[in-house]
Amino acid sequence: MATATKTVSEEEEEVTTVKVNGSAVNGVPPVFTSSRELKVVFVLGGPGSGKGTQCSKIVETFGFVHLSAGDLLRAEIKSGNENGNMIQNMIKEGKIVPAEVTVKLLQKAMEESENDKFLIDGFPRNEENRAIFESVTGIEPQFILFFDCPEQEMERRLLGRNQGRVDDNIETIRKRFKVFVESSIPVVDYYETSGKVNKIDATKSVDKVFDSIRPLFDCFNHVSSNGYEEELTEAIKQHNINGSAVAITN
Ligand SMILES: Nc1ncnc2c1ncn2[C@@H]1O[C@H](COP(=O)(O)OP(=O)(O)OP(=O)(O)O)[C@@H](O)[C@H]1O
Ligand SMILES: O=c1ccn([C@@H]2O[C@H](COP(=O)(O)O)[C@@H](O)[C@H]2O)c(=O)[nH]1
Repeated sequence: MATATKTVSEEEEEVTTVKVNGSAVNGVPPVFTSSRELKVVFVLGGPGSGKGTQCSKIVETFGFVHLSAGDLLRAEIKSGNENGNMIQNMIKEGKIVPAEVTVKLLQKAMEESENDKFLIDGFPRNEENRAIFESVTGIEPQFILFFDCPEQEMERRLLGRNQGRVDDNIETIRKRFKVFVESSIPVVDYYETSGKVNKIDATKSVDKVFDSIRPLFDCFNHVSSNGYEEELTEAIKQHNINGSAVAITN
């Protein structure tokens, strides 16, 4: 009689050869147990630029799952996990937590979700984050949303946020700005070379910012006969023609 039990070699094969989006990195298959075609958008921008606020609106309108790397790390502290103290200290200092920790949390959240569309907010924070995420998951982002906002405005927003965060004080905020310019902007520059960055003027009102983002996500809801990829490429082209071609200034 046939049984549902897998042999060890079958299980090994499943874990090591099932690939997200079908790509091996440097000849090493991604270690990811999902065979779904996952669509990921990275949401980047300085601290307080409004990433989380807009992610909530995108979730409501376009059915994405919002994965905030910062929220996952804060949940890890609360869970009493052995890494909790290390993470807490890094966040207090505005430093970037080692990539393996954050990538593992993101990977677990994606695997546990039944959705296939994810907004990854506040990640990758540096080149190490980017490289390890890509090699572990095999996922290339559909595009990058980059929230452009002057430090003065971000500082004003963070000091008014009132969520009791240990890093929303002026001393840590200044450190977070420095880390953002030195480590996170290079990631945006990297994706700019492949035309994946969509710069958003984040100084406008919440609704106006959302209006400028909306066309980039429409293709995920209604796929034309050309297919969603062509529709997305056209939306990105239009976004850039409308005056938002990326020119990152520090
Ligand atoms: N367009 C906007 N205009 C004015 N205030 C805003 C705007 N967008 C967000 N805010 C406010 O600014 C604060 C920071 O916003 P939010 O938490 O979305 O930023 P974030 O980029 O996710 O920050 P962090 O990276 O620190 O998590 C919040 O209090 C939010 O209500
Ligand atoms: O990928 C990440 C994301 C976040 N961190 C740390 O968390 C804080 C807060 O992040 P928010 O995105 O503002 O919620 C950040 O300053 C880092 O210390 C991280 O290390 N890696």
